[in-house]
This record gives sequence, structure tokens and C-alpha cells, in this order.
Amino acid sequence: MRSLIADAAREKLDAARPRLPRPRAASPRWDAVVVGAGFAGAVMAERMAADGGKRVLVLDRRPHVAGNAHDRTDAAGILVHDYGPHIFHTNSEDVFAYLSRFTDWRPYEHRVLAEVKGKLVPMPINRTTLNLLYGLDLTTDEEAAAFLASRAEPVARVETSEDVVVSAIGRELYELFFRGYTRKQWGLDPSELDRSVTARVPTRTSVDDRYFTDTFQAMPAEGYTRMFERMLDHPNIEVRTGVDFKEVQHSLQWDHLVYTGPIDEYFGHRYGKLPYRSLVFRHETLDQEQALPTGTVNHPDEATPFTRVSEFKHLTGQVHPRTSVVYEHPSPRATPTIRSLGRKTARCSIAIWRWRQRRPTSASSDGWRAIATTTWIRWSVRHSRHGGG
Ligand SMILES: O=c1ccn([C@@H]2O[C@H](COP(=O)(O)OP(=O)(O)O[C@H]3O[C@@H]([C@H](O)CO)[C@H](O)[C@H]3O)[C@@H](O)[C@H]2O)c(=O)[nH]1
Repeated sequence: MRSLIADAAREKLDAARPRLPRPRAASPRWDAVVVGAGFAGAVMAERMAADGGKRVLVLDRRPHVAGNAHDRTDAAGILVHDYGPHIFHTNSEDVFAYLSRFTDWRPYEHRVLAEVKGKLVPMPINRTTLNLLYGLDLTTDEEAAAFLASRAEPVARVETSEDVVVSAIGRELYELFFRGYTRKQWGLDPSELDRSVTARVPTRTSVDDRYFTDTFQAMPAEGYTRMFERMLDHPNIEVRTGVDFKEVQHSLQWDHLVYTGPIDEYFGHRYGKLPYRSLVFRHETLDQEQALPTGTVNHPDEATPFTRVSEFKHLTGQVHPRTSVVYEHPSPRATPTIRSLGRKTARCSIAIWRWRQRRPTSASSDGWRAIATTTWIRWSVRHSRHGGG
């Protein structure tokens, strides 16, 4: 009886209370939000989820995972890389072993020819290149080295991308193979670029015609996208593609943020815009089984508007009666079909980071550090992958 009275009183009291809107279910607080589902972001997410037991939300504004390494089957049924050829190579056994958890591999060593003076010759320049170009019969490393030394121009301080090539192989080879290509690629003369850009491409006195000499060179057997899907397939990871971080960040809560996107954009460009250089990819499918003698043919002359053309079947080993190729047209502007050239961006980001590290700690310094670190990871992965293009 007493309790019935108490219940009735409580109901009366409840009825008299003003009706407030029910609080909305709080959005979950993530242990980590990872922005970008490319190499850096996916690896960070996988490690935090699988090794650290963290609940991770991965966002990517593109409609797919795998970042610039994304691949897909085109209308003809040929596996293509949307953002240009990605060839995996590394000297790190750890990196290779780690990725091998998510993919089998197809052994592949990339070879590139350059069209110079109407001939297709190996690039990086090697003994065969010199013999073909100059009608020589250099048979030993020593002979090739002596030939190059006779052409090399001494440079007091090797600082620029022009210096590093001219001082090693002379002006004629520099102009044939590097000057036009670099001017197209970067929109700058090699004399305006740091030496590290062209120093990435060695000159050989041997007849080794591989583009890379790393210990591990291979392609993911079922493609990059499949490898990334497996990496991100973890109960602690939620992936949302087609979602722009800057549009949803205010509705999210996190303990750690891993941001692998453009660093200037993260800060709303309030420190200015970084000088991105981009590529427009022109994809074509041809009614022939093979189009090129090697995976890539470079066009270093300035008259040709693209820098290189690549044929995917060389990379993937796919057997198909038709073939798909991609032409790379350097471009100053970003469009949805481009891939940013990351090294310059990363360098600027690292410079900003170093500058920031010297400043006293502030509330935002953790964010800065996270961003710089992930940008660095992005750069390193890119560097070990193929160097970012
Ligand atoms: O014929 C050439 C080639 C290159 N350069 C200059 O050297 C720079 C570095 O070249 P590279 O490392 O080849 O540049 P990129 O990042 O675009 O190359 C990647 O693409 C693939 C592969 O080459 C596909 O065919 C590879 O995985 C990566 O190395 C370049 O920027 C030029 O300035 C040149 O002058 N002439």
C-alpha cells in the first residue's frame, strides 16, 4: 500500500517536471582517428588495432582505401593503378615480412627504357645505354667509367639536381636524359632543385638494367587494394571512405589523431600553401596484347607533353588479349584525378616540424608532432616503396 502511494506520488512529480529533450547518444570516443587510408594511415591503424588493442576509426575522403597505391580492374578487366605505376621495393626485411601478412607476392623487377634520339635505351643510364647511343663497344665497367669520366664536368660544390648529374656524366647526357624530364616533372629547371631529386636515379657502368636494386622487389599478387583491405579488416577498425575529415572532425572525439593528409590543409592554409606538384593520369586500353617492351618508357624530351608511359600487364603479369597503359602529364594543379608529388611536400613539412620542435611546448604541440611524425612516415613509406611520386 505504501509503495503504491509512493509510485503515484512519483508519477505526479514526473508529470509536473518540464519535458527536456532526451540527450542524444554521445558519439563514441575513439582511441584513435586515422586520417588517410594509404600506406602510412593503414599501417598505423593496423598496428594500433592489432598490437595496441585500440579502437580505431579510419577516414579517407577518396571513395577507396590504399591511397595513391589504389588499384582496380578497369572496364576491359585489366588491373590498373589509378594514380600511376606503383612498384614495391625495399631493403627492409621487416617491412617485407610485415606486408607479407596481408598478401602473397609476384616477383617483379622493374625495367625502364628512355626514348632518346629516336632510340629506346636503358634508364638508369648503363653501359648498354652508352653503347647504343654512341655506337660504342664498351665491354667492361672500367671502360664505361673512363668514358663517363671523360665527359663529366667538375663542379666545385654539388648542390643542385643539375650539378649532381653534370659532375657525374657531363652536360650532353644530362640534357638528353634529365633536363627536359625534370623541367616537365617539377616545373623547375634542375638547377633550381635540390641535388637529391635527380640523385635518386643512379648511373651504372655495368649492364644491370633494373630500375631498382633493392633486396625485395615484388608486386602484391592480388593487387594493392586487396592487401590494404586485408590490413584494415580487423574488428577494432572501422573504415569510412568518401568522408572528408575536415567536414566531420567536429562530430568526432578521439584520444590520438594520426593525420596523413596534406599538412598545409590541416592548418587551413593559415601558414600558406605548400608548393605541390601534381600529375594527371591519362589511361588508355588498346586492342593489342602488348604495347611497350618494358613496364615503363620515359620521354625525357621537352616537346613530348608527358614524362612517361607505363603498361600495367608488365607489372602484374596479367594475361589478357588487350592491354592498358597510363600516360603521366605533370600538372601544377590538383584535380581529383591527380597524384601529388609527395617529396617536396614532406620536406616542407619536416622543415616546419623542425622549426616547431625548437619552439616551447604549447597546447597544440602534440598535434603538430603527430602530424609531422605521420607525414614523415608517409614520406618514408613512399621512399621505400619507390621513392612518390
Ligand atoms: O628519365 C628520367 C627519370 C628521372 N628523372 C629525374 O629524376 C627524378 C627521380 O626519378 P624517379 O625516382 O624515377 O621519380 P618518380 O618518383 O616519378 O619515379 C617513381 O616511379 C616509379 C617508376 O619509375 C615507374 O616507371 C618508380 O617506382 C619510382 O622511382 C625525377 O623526378 C626527375 O627529376 C629524369 O630527369 N629523367
